[in-house]
Amino acid sequence: MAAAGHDVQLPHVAIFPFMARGHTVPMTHLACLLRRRGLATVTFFSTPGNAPFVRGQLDDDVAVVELPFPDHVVARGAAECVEALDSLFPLPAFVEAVSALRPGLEVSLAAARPRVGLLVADAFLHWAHASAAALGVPTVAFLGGNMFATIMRDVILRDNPAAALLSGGGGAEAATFAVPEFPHVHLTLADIPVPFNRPSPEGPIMELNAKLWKAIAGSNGLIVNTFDAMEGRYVEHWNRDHRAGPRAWPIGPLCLAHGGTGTGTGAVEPSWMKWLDEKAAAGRAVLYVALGTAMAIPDAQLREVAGGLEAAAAAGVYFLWAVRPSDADLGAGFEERVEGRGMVVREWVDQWRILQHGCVRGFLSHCGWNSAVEGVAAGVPLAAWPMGAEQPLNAMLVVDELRVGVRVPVPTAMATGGHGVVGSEVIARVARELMMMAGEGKGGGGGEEARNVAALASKAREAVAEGGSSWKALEEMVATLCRPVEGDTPKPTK
Ligand SMILES: O=c1ccn([C@@H]2O[C@H](COP(=O)(O)OP(=O)(O)O[C@H]3O[C@H](CO)[C@@H](O)[C@H](O)[C@H]3O)[C@@H](O)[C@H]2O)c(=O)[nH]1
Repeated sequence: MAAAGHDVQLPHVAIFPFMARGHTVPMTHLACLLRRRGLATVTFFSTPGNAPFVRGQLDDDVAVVELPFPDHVVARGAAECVEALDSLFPLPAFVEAVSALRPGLEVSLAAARPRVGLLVADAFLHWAHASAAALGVPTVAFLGGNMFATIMRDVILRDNPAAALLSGGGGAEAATFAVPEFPHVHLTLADIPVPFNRPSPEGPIMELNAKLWKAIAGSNGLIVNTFDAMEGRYVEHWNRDHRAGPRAWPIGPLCLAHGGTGTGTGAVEPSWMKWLDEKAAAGRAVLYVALGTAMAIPDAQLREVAGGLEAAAAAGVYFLWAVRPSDADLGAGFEERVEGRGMVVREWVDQWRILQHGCVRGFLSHCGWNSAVEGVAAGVPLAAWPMGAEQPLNAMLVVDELRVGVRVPVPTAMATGGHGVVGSEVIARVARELMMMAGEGKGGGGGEEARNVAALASKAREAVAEGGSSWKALEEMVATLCRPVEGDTPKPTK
């Protein structure tokens, strides 16, 4: 492996994302940021199957090294990214299957010239941290989530609020548990990710969780895609009082690495961009709808979303919906009926670019952490509709603490992992209320959440600008953790 052939005096940072879009996208932003700021030479690892996507996200001066799966794994037809799985239940097995890349990573790291001074590896690739450590390469872990949810996860493991809540008998679903260190935070069973919301959580997800945290604890740092004005108190708490992992480095929002221009802007404008331009020219405000890349949403729920958006459109709301999966059945004639008011896109879009479009004023989101950060960084208030994982905690941060969004009311049984759907009338109401609250522009007009998100977006830009908190954190992280290039003697390898 040879890094892009210039800047040999710079430290060499290698980046290895987990094969899920929500993990890969921010890592590609980090790679571009390190290059654009001249902080490092960067090599980005990818499987061949994910490489075209990765190359489309990266600047040309980031070297991409492909690590193919060994033949026996290919023969088993292994998926190459989380989005290819039917649901998140096989996630632990997928994570283990990906460890077949380990020998390839080790060969590549050992042969790298200049030597790799720092490996930024996703915590899901827990074995990559051990491989790098064995080669004397420091590592920094990337988890994809925020500091708030990370701390809450620790509190939940330590204090087992589920046991306390369920021992109370009736009404446990709605009862709250105050977090000792942060008394303003009240958790309910619905806020606690499955299976942590069970009194004795166990099974493959818990085993995976233990492996991830062992890797993080053994690494030299933890990158968090956040910034001081958003989560400063939680980062401070982690770095001062927590012993569950190494120092956290808040270096976000990483989407701002592209300086507000978006990624992958090709010569031909995509249809959704033209549509947004038309709406802007007509003075319309648009609601952007995207409910995540990793979780399968049942067709019945997607049809309720369609019904809700259709009703909202009839009441004057314009919307752009990036639908997953691409072949989702939204009900006969839906797209024709909303034509002109609503656009449905079934391909990969440049979400960051969409959110920055002047006419996009509201975001109905599952509150995956990247989406939440991107919404904030673009100054777009959110309607938070968590679907699983740590998303309920993200929604708490966005709605209750930062007050930059409103909540989609979800039946408690559904929020705690049970069945049920959010009805179209609820979606229509939230969509209308969000767009009314969003007001006329991104400049800070409209309701409280719209004003708050405009103010926070401006602090996000300050954080990544020269001398800002995230700007300094990234520089300090590289200087502190990265082995310098000079005097670099490679260790002998087998
Ligand atoms: O058509 C699309 C769809 C998505 N994106 C981008 O893909 C990323 C998606 O990330 P995120 O919003 O976090 O959603 P998920 O991929 O669904 O999130 C998974 O990963 C997150 C980060 O770990 C967790 O917070 C979530 O709970 C988990 O489901 C974002 O950068 C989006 O901008 C696009 O650019 N175009």
